[in-house]
Amino acid sequence: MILINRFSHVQKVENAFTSTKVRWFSAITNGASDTRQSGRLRVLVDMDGVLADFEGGFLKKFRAKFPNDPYISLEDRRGFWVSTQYGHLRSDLCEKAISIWESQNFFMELDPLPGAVEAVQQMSRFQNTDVFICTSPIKMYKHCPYEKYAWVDKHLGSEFLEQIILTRDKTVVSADLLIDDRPDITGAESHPTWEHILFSACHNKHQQLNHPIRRLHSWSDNWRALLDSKQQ
Ligand SMILES: O=c1ccn([C@@H]2O[C@H](COP(=O)(O)O)[C@@H](O)[C@H]2O)c(=O)[nH]1
Ligand SMILES: [Mg+2]
Repeated sequence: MILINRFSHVQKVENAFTSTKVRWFSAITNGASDTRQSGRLRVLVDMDGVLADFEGGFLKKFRAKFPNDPYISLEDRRGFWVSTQYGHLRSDLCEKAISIWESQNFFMELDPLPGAVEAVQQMSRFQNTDVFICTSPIKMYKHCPYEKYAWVDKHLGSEFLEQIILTRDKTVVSADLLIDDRPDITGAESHPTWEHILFSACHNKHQQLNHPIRRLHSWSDNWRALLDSKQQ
């Protein structure tokens, strides 16, 4: 009898855990209706190429570390993957490019893009609006995740540390808008809840997209109108 009671207790705990997990999971994956039902707008803002000047920081450090190697100016950048374009320029340059963002202090020392910090701070003060920084860390995790947090603390303040989402799959995060410079954002969820706003960057500004997508050309562009267009 005691054994049976103990077993049923364990079962109850396991069942409670499972149902909590299911609720938590569905809150993450089916959030579109949740965010709209709550009357709040949820905005995800990417970090590299949107808040932090990844391309500029990369080029400066690449040229300093490999002064005798060819490089690609920001004018000539094409395609999201820096490493791919450098690999096409000369095969050994792919690994050399990767070594730059795998180095200590690379992410920490990126400059904010013009107007980015001010825009995110203003956005986060809007009524009924929740802003999250949604960013993909590199797999070499020795420095990058720590430095992304440190960057947010330094430029946006410690209160923003609550608003960071580190994920390599943004499709499973629920929101109304995702402002991101990567043109092809795919993942486990084939129908993400957010509308992707393409943030213009040196690598995507010439790109013709074959699906309808709105752009934000810079932080001087009308990001307020984009948010307004999603308000009920
Ligand atoms: O050639 C490249 C260029 C960038 N990366 C890394 O990809 C992510 C991009 O993150 P987003 O959240 O989509 O901005 C970033 O960690 C870059 O370091 C890369 O691996 N290779
Ligand atoms: Mg990016």
